[in-house]
Amino acid sequence: MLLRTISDGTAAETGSGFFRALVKNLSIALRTHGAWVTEYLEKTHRLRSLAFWLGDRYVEDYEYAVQGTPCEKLLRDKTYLHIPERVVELFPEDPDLPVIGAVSYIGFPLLDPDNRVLGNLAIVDTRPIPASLRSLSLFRIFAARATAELLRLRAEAKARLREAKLRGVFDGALDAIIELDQAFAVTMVNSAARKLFSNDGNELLGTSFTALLVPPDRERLERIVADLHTKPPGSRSVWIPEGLTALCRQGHTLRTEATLSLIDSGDPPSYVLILRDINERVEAEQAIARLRAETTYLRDELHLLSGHGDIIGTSRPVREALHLVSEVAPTDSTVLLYGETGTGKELFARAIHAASKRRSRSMITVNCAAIPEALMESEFFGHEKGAFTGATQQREGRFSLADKGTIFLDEIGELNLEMQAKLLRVLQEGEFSPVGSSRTRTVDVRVIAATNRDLLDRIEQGAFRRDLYYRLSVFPITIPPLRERGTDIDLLANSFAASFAARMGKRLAPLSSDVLQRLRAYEWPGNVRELQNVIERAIITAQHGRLIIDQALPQTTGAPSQPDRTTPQDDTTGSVMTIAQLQQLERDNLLQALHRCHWKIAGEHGAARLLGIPPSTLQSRLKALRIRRPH
Ligand SMILES: Nc1ncnc2c1ncn2[C@@H]1O[C@H](COP(=O)(O)OP(=O)(O)OP(=O)(O)O)[C@@H](O)[C@H]1O
Repeated sequence: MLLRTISDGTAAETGSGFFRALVKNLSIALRTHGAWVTEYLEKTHRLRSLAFWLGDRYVEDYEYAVQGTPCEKLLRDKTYLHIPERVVELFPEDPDLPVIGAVSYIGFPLLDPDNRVLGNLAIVDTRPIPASLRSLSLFRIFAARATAELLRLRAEAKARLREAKLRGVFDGALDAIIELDQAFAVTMVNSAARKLFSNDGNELLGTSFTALLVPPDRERLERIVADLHTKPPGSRSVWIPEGLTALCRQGHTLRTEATLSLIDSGDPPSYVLILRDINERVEAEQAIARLRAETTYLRDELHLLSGHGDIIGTSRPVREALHLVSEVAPTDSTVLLYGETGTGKELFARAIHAASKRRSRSMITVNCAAIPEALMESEFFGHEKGAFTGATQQREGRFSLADKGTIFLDEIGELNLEMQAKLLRVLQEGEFSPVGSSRTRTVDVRVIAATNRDLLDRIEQGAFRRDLYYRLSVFPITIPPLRERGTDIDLLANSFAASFAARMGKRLAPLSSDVLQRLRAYEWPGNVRELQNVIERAIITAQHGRLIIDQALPQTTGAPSQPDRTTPQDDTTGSVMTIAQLQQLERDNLLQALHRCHWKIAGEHGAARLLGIPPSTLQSRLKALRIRRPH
């Protein structure tokens, strides 16, 4: 009956509830004055009560030194202790026994499986307790039960501590750690994962992780998981070096390096995915590559730019064109510049870029007529390493270089139909794929195109796409030819003369009205560039600060005249060639080099190498001499 009373009284309890019920029921059932269960604190050699029943109530927070008490003997002997009477006399150093009015004592040590003391279970009474087998066996039973509960509590505390430590490591990790169930639903995330997905975590829990990936990576992950299951237990972990691209809020994508592990010790098994954000690293690498390519490009362009000052001209057609420039520049609209060769289309394109909000970024020029067809796509869109023979390095294309800036597509009318289709895609969707890559790249580029051809004519001939034409001619501006600019010729000629003279260190009188008259009378098929060349030649041959304009002006209004090769060059008399003859000689020489190199300009077998000049210099000479590849 006693056993049942105590058992029933404690059955429903665990932890401190159990200990309280135990001491109370034990004390009541055995009709003793008090009962307590304690935990031994080894460091301080004290006992702390887990529950203490005395008289008719609990004593809270009771702790006492072991020394001098009956419990000391109990702990030392590791066996039960029965003091039937006169306990105060036997343990005079125990301060509490007289206070309680104790006469007798029974205690049982609580021992763990290794026989180490965990605490004790004891009763005291104000009357003698005779030896009774019955209460001893009862005691033994409940001491064992108290021991089990104490051990359970300690294991629980240890597990809690370990979990807290793991949580600390889990949440303190810089990498995002995500636990997934068998169906790949998220079951747990650490704070780095919440940060990575800019999510408070609750929304992530239960969602399918594959839905958080870009579609190509979903299938890839499935293959990786299938592969993981074929690995032997103990090495079911894979590093995914090419990473996974996750979809975040607001449609942002996030590139990560990933490690996936299969945890098959649990039932059911689960996965742990560790992700490291490499967006910043990839972006920095791309920025470095872009800046490096931009630097090389700008270095090549530098000398071409040196001649570009402000647009000179006050004539009505120039003012009208400049007015249109000021209107369109601040917008992001595509501009199509029409104008004969050498009218200053590139200069106008630069003026538009310089007055636009993109001016802090580069304007990248592509001369569609000067790039060999085979290299055109790579030049426009870049290529991956190994995309074709000779592609030993990954290379950024002009469109990537122009990202957030402007691209100037000069001589757009010369673009072949295949490239026209690719260009159309960039204009329509803002994206392209580098040669040899399946990934699309997105760019934000403002396009300015220029042509000296009648594009509608080209459309009729089937050489130009109508849809591309309409995409390009959003805002057309016609640059007037020099012959329509009236007195602009005087302004331009004087400005060019002054700058050439300064560059050559010559002193020069202002251009005479006679010279200006002659210049105005000329037809200028090559427009401003030709005027520039004429003035440059005239400055070279200037005598006593005066220009000899007749010698500098081409003899006919077409292509420069053929030099008279029959005239013998008499070295001894020191006879000289005319500038026109010299120019023709240069033309012939360049053409010969180009033929020999199959019109390849740059590179090992290019004409520039053959001529011993940089490719950019050759390009500008070809432009100046109006040499084009025959169709
Ligand atoms: N209004 C101008 N004021 C000053 N210089 C000018 C002007 N127009 C053209 N130039 C100069 O004439 C030269 C030719 O100009 P640019 O290269 O811009 O012409 P283009 O129309 O693009 O030629 P192409 O059709 O051959 O590509 C450049 O050196 C440029 O600086």
